[in-house]
Amino acid sequence: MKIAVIGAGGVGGYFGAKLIQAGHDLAFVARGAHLTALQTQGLSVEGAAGEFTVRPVRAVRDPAAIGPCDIVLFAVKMYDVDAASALIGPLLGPDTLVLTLQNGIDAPHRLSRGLGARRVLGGAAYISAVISRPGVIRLAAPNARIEFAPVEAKLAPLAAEFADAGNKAGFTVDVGDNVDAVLWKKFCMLASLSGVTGLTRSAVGPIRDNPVTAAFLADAVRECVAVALARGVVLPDGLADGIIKTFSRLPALMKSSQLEDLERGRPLEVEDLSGAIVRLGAESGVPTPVHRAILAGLILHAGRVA
Ligand SMILES: NC(=O)C1=CN([C@@H]2O[C@H](COP(=O)(O)OP(=O)(O)OC[C@H]3O[C@@H](n4cnc5c(N)ncnc54)[C@H](OP(=O)(O)O)[C@@H]3O)[C@@H](O)[C@H]2O)C=CC1
Ligand SMILES: CC(C)(CO)C(=O)C(=O)O
Repeated sequence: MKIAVIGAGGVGGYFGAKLIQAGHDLAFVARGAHLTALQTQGLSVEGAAGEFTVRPVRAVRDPAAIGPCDIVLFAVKMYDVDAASALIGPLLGPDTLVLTLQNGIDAPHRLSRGLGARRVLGGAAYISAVISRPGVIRLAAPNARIEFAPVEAKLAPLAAEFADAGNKAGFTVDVGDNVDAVLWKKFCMLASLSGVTGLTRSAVGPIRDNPVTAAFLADAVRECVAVALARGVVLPDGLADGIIKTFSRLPALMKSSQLEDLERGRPLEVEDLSGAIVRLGAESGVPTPVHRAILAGLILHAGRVA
């Protein structure tokens, strides 16, 4: 397939590297020192899934140099979604699909307003990865998965083709039929885990081992699920308990991308995570004291630049 990745970071860089390794025609739209490293040294992956390098790598600043693609993986942080959406135009052909991989719940809906819903797939990425230095992605847990669903009910042939390509390239791709269910299922886990790891400046192990922080984390999950249900999102029965159980299976040293960003002095996505839960809870009449506490504890760091 012909694929472009906008945002060659932890998420876009890892999935992009696996797709290049599998022989797809893939180009990154990147910037800064990371772009220079991709152009001169290629892209290396290290950490939990072993080490490999793809070289040469096609990486550009201007998407016009790539032209129309089958699929665009859209993997910038949430606070960059609007600015980076301006890069998509030159990558569109008549059937091109854009797969969003942000952690929040509104990126596919925001892109649909400009691109038309038929082009947009809303994805949730289950992966733990960062740019450890320019040109290098470090993976903290071995298995990576994308679950996506089309914003419009009908699944385009290219979407099914991408799912097949990902599964053959060495990560898991699952296709759902309800985009909000896909996004909120991950959001209830992620907004809670990233909020509590960020607030406590701790990896997941010590949080789940301490009864005070374990209860706070569990309450964060239940609060988010209550907001989703109040808004009519269809979620699996027992989701909150299921999420809380999955925390016990995570590597003890695993950090959220929000904690990684906090430690690096980078801007935070908290206003689209706990901030969204507080806003939507207020709209729906659901109290959100835990996410309010997380938001209050992180908001002053949200715009930090190292
Ligand atoms: N990292 C993780 O483990 C996970 C992250 N997510 C979610 O995925 C999304 C992406 O996160 P992540 O991969 O961590 O982010 P990163 O910061 O690692 O990567 C994003 C990349 O996009 C680049 N970028 C931003 N705007 C532009 C632009 N206009 N043109 C070119 N490049 C641009 C950034 O450059 P620059 O550094 O210069 O800003 C950066 O290199 C987030 O919503 C996150 O919450 C989901 C699951 C797991
Ligand atoms: C918690 C995790 C690693 C789960 O995929 C994540 O999405 C993030 O840190 O952004």
